[in-house]
Amino acid sequence: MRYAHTVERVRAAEESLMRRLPEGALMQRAAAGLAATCLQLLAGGAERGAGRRGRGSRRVYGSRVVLLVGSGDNGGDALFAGARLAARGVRVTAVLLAGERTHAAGSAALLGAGGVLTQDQAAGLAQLGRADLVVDGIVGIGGRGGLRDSALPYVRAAERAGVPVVAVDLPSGVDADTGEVAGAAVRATVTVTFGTHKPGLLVDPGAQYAGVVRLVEIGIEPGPAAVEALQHADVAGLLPRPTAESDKYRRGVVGIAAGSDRYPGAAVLAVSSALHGGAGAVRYAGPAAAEVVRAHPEVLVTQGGPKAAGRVQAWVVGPGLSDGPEAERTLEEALAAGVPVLVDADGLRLLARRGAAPRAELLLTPHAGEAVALLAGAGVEATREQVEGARIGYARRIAELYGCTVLLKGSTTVVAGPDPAAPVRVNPTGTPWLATAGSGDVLSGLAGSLLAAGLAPVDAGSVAAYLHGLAARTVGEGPVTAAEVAAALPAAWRGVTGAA
Ligand SMILES: NC(=O)C1=CN([C@@H]2O[C@H](COP(=O)(O)OP(=O)(O)OC[C@H]3O[C@@H](n4cnc5c(N)ncnc54)[C@H](O)[C@@H]3O)[C@@H](O)[C@H]2O)[C@@H](O)CC1
Ligand SMILES: Nc1ncnc2c1ncn2[C@@H]1O[C@H](COP(=O)(O)OP(=O)(O)O)[C@@H](O)[C@H]1O
Ligand SMILES: [K+]
Repeated sequence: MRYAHTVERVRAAEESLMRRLPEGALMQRAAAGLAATCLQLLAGGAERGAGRRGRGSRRVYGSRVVLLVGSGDNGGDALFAGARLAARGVRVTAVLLAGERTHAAGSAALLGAGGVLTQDQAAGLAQLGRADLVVDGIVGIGGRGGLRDSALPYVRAAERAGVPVVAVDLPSGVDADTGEVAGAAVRATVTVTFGTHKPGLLVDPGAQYAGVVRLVEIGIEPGPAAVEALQHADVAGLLPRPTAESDKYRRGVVGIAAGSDRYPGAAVLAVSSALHGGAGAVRYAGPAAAEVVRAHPEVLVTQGGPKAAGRVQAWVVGPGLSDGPEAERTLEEALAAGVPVLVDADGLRLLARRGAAPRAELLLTPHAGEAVALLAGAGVEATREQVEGARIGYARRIAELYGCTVLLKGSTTVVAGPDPAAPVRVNPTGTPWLATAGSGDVLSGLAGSLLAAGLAPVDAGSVAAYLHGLAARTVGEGPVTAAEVAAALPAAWRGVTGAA
């Protein structure tokens, strides 16, 4: 598992450790890790971005590094790392954005190692135009709001230079706890973060600014995480595995109530991924029964609603359901079945209209637009942009309002359970190629199948998102169809269990 902690926890852990260490020891650990990444990039390491000076293997000695230095300890880290680089023969210029308030010991260390300090804007911009690497030490976990205007010309000049940018702890302008970006932020090639990941590095929009994230251990123990991201081994440990005693019913039966005369394809797609999701059997209830059985002869189908379908261990209700009285009845029957229910797509809009939260154990899988409808159904106004800009907060909010688990889809998929003290899961495997019609139907069939196999809603949702992303990557870099994603699920599954 990869963990991320709030600023509050990081600060408390740092304070507790600093009491036991000589002054400045933590900052030296941070600076050493930061300098190591800079040296690697200067030497033409694997993570080097497409540079303006494509010289292949490069020299560290004599290369030029510009540090953008703000008023706090983030700037201090940059200055001490700069001193280490200068000691290796790098020409280091620190552009001081906060004048007198710059970290004094860091400034002294850089000067002592032969580096240069400047507060002159023209000189700073000129240096940026000749830089081989830029270090963003403007602001770290102490940052509030977006980047200030005074920093903007430097950030823009660094972008124009087209050289690697290394963010210290997190890209300046990204909110450490939420990943929100109010206005401009630094776009990093690599972010060197200290002690633990910060939530804003793992969730968009912040994650898009962070580039490759490297964690430097500094010895802090920050306690319970706010955010966690599954890795291969975690997923392998959660995936259901049949044993000698298994039969199709004990493995779990998933019911799919999806599709309509207008949208039969949604039913076929949800069923196709449910078949690959670990349950022992799939039942289908709804008007697309003929299409479903033609595509998947192994499915038990009924033209009626969930009540007519027979016993299942979990229902998936909503993809392509439409919104007439029949759809309403379908939702109510699934909710009344006394098993976990995944509600997606049209089912979510019906649920939002219904207002009161049902008693069933629920996993809701909205995209941002459906999240807006769910919020409105509970009397909370929000726009799509607001939801996309603050995913963790809105996923938690809907989970709290509806007393259930919420998987918020999109550029970073976030899964929040009803317990506000539990960490939120963010999915690390997503790819924008998944933004294709029907791919949400594939996700809900898969997650429903995992629910039926006995996974808790948070696990079912986050494992499904993980495999869904991997499956899209398995198909290859480039356009994928939802049906191809479903077909690649077994390969993704084997990739995870084989690697563990
Ligand atoms: N506390 C520690 O022991 C350690 C801290 N470390 C570094 O220290 C950083 C935190 O240092 P600080 O608490 O000094 O905070 P920061 O350096 O993140 O920033 C605080 C300063 O920036 C200013 N500021 C706030 N928002 C701003 C904005 N939007 N634009 C421009 N300036 C803004 C504030 O006025 C304040 O002076 C971490 O991110 C990390 O880089 C590391 O050295 C590891 C050890
Ligand atoms: N920019 C993106 N980056 C990564 N994944 C995305 C992006 N946009 C959408 N997705 C994923 O694609 C799927 C789309 O689902 P959904 O919006 O329900 O589409 P549909 O209704 O057509 O099936 C979700 O799994 C979502 O997380
Ligand atoms: K920074």
